[in-house]
Amino acid sequence: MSSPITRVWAREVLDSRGNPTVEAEITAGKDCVSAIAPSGASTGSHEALELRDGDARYNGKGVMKAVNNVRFSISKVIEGMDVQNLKAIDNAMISADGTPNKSKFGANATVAVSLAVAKAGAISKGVELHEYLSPGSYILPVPMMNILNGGKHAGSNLKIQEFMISPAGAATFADALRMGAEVYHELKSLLKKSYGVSAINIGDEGGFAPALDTTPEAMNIIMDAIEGAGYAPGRDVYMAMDAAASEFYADGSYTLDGKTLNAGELVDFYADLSRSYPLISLEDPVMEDDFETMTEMTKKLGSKLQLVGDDLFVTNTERLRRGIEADAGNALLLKVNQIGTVSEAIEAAELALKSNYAVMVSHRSGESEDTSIADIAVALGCGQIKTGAPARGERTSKYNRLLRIEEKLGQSAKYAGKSAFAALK
Ligand SMILES: C=C(OP(=O)(O)O)C(=O)O
Ligand SMILES: [Mg+2]
Repeated sequence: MSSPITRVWAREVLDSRGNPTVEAEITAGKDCVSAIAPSGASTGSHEALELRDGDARYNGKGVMKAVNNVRFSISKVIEGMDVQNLKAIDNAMISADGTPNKSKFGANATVAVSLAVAKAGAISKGVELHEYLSPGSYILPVPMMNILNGGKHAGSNLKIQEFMISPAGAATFADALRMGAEVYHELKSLLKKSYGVSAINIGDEGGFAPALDTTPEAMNIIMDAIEGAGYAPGRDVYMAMDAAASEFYADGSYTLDGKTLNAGELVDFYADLSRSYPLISLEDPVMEDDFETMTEMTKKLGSKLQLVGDDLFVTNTERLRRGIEADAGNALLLKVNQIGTVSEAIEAAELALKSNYAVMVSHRSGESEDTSIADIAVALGCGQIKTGAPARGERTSKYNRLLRIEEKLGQSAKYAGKSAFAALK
């Protein structure tokens, strides 16, 4: 039974960094459903545009223009459409925007609306969001938990942005989350013991942000934390990184750990790390436009290391297709707000999966209580999600949502575990 959208509204709310963001609200039938746009800090330059006001409010970070675009422009386009027809609604927004990067409405406007429409469609059908997005078999993803923050998400000299743990050896999602939390607490006490109380200050994604200087220092203490919590690195718990390398790249070279490296030397640096640590996944190892080095690196390391394109692919099928044709990387990071609608993000995921690329669904460093990405990861069955540390509400909201989904699925719940990385040797 069709259920027309009767009202589209939006407001400015705060994200986890205290910056304003867009909350959209969709009314269809008796239900009124909202969703909140996330926001990145180390954004790729090819992402869809996040519209900010540039005036004095919130130091120029206001989003009232995007909010008003939802209230007075997008509403005119989609009111009256069937809330269960997500693709048609997304397409209507895309064509009314008419720009290649959503710069008319703002991707923060379109993504909030698209997520709210998806949720409202599920509610109008009386099903959960993951069931609504996919009728298939549901897989609980391996949580890639960012427990030590560097780069733009912290204030230290550490250039690598995210040091993650991946409890792929767990039997269930609930076990994986508990194991991750145990390692997180062990890391907290080790950091405090080794570097003092300031080392347990936290970064944007809830991981610790100690004043460490080098990558191996961070990796070593995480290894100690995994073992200290009683787990075997490389069997129970693996390591993963997001280098976000565009952030330490300038004029043809990369500056990290007190060294200046060219692209080839940087690849050697990563190869050494992957020999010394149980590293399973590495995101944005090189700057966002260097498809060539990504191809070489995939040839060299891609059989044992998942190489993920975030700023490289920006959840954009055109850039992903270019990567697939060049064998650049072997995994897509999926961020719905990078492209601006749920339908386009799902299209990117489908292209990746059918091309034997893995998919990791991802939060942004600026987040909210919105849990949509947990359901999207389960619906895609891609087996991986990164949504920060196992601490802080805007991150645990997603992990806790996954706990509830797993419990509700009962016997039919499947945890991806090591099969998420089955393509690796
Ligand atoms: C989550 C990330 O950070 P941001 O949201 O700042 O881009 C990332 O780079 O993967
Ligand atoms: Mg990234």
